[in-house]
Amino acid sequence: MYHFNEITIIGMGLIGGSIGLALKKSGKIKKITGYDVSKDSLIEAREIGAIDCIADDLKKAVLMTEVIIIAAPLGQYESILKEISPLLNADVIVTDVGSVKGFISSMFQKYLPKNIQFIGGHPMAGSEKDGIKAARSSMYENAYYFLTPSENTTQNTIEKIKTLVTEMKAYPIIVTPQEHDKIVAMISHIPHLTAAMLVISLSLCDGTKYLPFAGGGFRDSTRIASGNPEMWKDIFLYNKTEVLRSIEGLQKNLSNFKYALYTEKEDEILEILGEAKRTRDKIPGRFTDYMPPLHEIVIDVEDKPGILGNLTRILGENNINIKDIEILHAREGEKGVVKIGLESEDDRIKAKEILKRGRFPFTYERGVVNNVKGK
Ligand SMILES: NC(=O)C1=CN([C@@H]2O[C@H](COP(=O)(O)OP(=O)(O)OC[C@H]3O[C@@H](n4cnc5c(N)ncnc54)[C@H](O)[C@@H]3O)[C@@H](O)[C@H]2O)C=CC1
Ligand SMILES: O=C(O)C(=O)Cc1ccc(O)cc1
Repeated sequence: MYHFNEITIIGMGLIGGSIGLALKKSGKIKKITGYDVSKDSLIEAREIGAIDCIADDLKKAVLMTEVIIIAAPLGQYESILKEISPLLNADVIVTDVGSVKGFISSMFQKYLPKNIQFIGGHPMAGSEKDGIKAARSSMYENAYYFLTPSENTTQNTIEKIKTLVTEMKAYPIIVTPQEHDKIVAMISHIPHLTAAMLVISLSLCDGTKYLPFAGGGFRDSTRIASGNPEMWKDIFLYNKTEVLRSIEGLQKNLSNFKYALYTEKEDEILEILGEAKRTRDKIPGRFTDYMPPLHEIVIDVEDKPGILGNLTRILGENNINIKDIEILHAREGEKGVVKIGLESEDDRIKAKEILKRGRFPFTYERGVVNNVKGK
């Protein structure tokens, strides 16, 4: 396995900061240099241990480094690439974390010298928050991390960056920039758009005054609408073609539902809602071969303070590592359901016994998630 000694991160915000923290935690990278237009972000990044050194300018940032990770807003790429291109060492690898890949690939091709290796990257984890203060070392644990090689990217570069991603505890997935943009339009960009539309629809009928009544459903469906508008504006514009295509699909589905409701076609309404439920229930089922299968248990818990802490502490004390956790519903005064994904069948049996015999009698088994057995 190849390990880098020195890397540089340009943009020390949520994502750049989290990558720095994750890589420092891995202990595999000797020196991480950070550059940002905000001096305060750089100082904070060094204080929390996301970087070892601050570069005062882009020139110092890209000298003597093995990998450059661009983690700045998409709208800043052009000026950054223009400035760093003449300064790069021949053996450096350039990558990034941008949420759109087709346009990045063209921009890399346009500005970087032909002998420079580059590979696009996009960690599929983040938050509606931004800035270094929201950075977390655990951000990429068990997250998918898309890598989009270009025609000129060598296998050696791909393997090296895959190792770097693995050191962040994420799962590298290789796709073309075009496939990437199609996928994220459906699973990230359209969900953001619908969340934003749900929220602003309230103002259409003077409904914002009812916001205090918003329960779990509204909150779950709209959390991402709190994301940085500047970042999302860039994402929509740079992935315009795929987002427009997905909007058409969404409009078609809405029209179908509207018609079924207007004509009171119960079967069609049921079929649409049933199909949605069947598909949603597969999450976080790992029905691809990308990730190792998880072994699930489901626990009915009282909805009261500290209950999750107790549950995870008991598993931790028994050396059982939680790979995935989902709260299926939690309403005041009622039971909540927690679904936990474990690494092995042994862990599942052990966890079930310990919890059932102890403070969580309502613990049930589920099958291996990516196996039809799972129920
Ligand atoms: N926010 C999220 O959940 C995710 C974001 N991304 C991508 O990550 C990138 C960064 O996003 P965040 O970290 O969320 O944003 P952020 O706003 O938290 O951080 C961006 C940082 O870049 C700095 N910056 C701005 N212009 C710069 C320039 N010219 N040179 C150097 N630094 C500059 C800013 O001062 C800021 O510290 C974006 O391209 C976004 O598409 C990818 C996955 C998830
Ligand atoms: O907050 C969330 O759940 C997100 O999905 C964050 C996110 C935002 C942008 C991306 O390109 C990837 C992930």
